[in-house]
Amino acid sequence: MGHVKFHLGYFTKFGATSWPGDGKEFGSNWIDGSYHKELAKMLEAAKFDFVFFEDTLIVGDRYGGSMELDLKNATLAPKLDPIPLLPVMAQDTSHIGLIATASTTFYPPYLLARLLSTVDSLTGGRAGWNMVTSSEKNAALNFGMDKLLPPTVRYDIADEYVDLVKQLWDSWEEGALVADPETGVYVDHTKVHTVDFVGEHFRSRGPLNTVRSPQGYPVLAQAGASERGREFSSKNAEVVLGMMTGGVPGMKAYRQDIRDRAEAQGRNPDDIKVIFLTPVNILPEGVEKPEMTEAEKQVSFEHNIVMASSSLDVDFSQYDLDVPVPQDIVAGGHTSALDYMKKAGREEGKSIRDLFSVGKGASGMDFSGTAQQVADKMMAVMDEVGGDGFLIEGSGYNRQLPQLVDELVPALQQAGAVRTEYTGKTLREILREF
Ligand SMILES: Cc1cc2nc3c(=O)[nH]c(=O)nc-3n(C[C@H](O)[C@H](O)[C@H](O)COP(=O)(O)O)c2cc1C
Repeated sequence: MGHVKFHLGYFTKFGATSWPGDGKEFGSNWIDGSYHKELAKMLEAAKFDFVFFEDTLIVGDRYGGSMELDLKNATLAPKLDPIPLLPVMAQDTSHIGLIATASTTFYPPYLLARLLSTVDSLTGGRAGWNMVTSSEKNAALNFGMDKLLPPTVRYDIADEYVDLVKQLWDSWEEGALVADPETGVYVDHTKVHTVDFVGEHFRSRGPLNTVRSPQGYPVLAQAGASERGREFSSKNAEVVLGMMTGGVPGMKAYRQDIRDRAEAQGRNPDDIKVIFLTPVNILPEGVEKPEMTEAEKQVSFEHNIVMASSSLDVDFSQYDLDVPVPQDIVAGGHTSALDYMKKAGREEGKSIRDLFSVGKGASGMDFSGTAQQVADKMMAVMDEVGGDGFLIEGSGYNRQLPQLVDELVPALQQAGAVRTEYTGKTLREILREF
């Protein structure tokens, strides 16, 4: 039986992805971009659709009011801006897509539209933008705000923001750049227009002062599972990231919901790819997944509690970490994640430490085993869900790269589940191949 054909992305950050380590491993040399240049070549050779960079704008100190755990483990910081890295990664590659995160809450829309148009030109039409509204209070403080606005308001603003940046990208029609030596005209001024945008939150006259980029717009990506987040992504996004915590039924329902909402907005649901974030753990034949050591559990605990304290806006140091999750914790940030934690405390007696001592990027689905076993599991899940692919958790998993590109991907290719070549040239074309 044939398998559903699906897309592969690689999830990472412009940060220290091989820490903790000995400082000499692949990935240690990241600050000058050399690691990511190599990474792009490796992933392109394996025919990945895209590399995806998450990003945040803070040094985390929400846990106990100290930056120590964040900086010690290189969890949220240090992180360099991924947008200038994309053209660097494009230099020695020709097809792999390059998606970076930027926040609608902090970037002025005109500047971001111009920057992403520039990057789309520099990468030959391979750029993508992960549209986030940001969830950390510290980020607000960095931009002179006392706090973030409520999530639904941030999404309302983001909707208007996306409307504006699209108009700015369209302010240059296709074919405006003529460079005609006969007439002496470089740009046909009748094909460049002001946008005269007047919204509730933004105003911009336009046009952009760039040229129209190869894709016109970068590919738009988004993750956000709340009701308002889904409305936003089904209206605007072409790549929607999902979590696998609900297992196959949850994944299937999430994808169908996004597709239904997109259709209701007059879009072709096949133009949206729902891609699920997952770690993989590829082991030699006959080797069981090793139990985490106490030291590994401690690293995971420190990593996860720094991440969660910032994104949920809770100082977990105020609570007893070793009793069932207290039911009176109040979050400034994502409430659904906190509800999940409280439920695990109530129903399973889990403590905060239990919940945070699991591996980085644990997803609820166990993709571990030999490359062939992992490939079989991934294909079985996709066959059931119906598409559209996996975003393989790369940060902290550099040690898995050789097995990933030399064993797992070939096993998927052999079964006809993932691409063996690129037909399209731009990222949008590549995503729409199937
Ligand atoms: C796979 C994935 C990647 C994400 N990457 C980022 C990121 O790089 N930066 C960021 O600020 N938020 C990121 N987020 C958070 C989302 O943008 C969003 O704020 C969050 O999922 C909560 O959305 P919701 O309230 O609609 O559920 C990511 C979420 C997921 C699931």
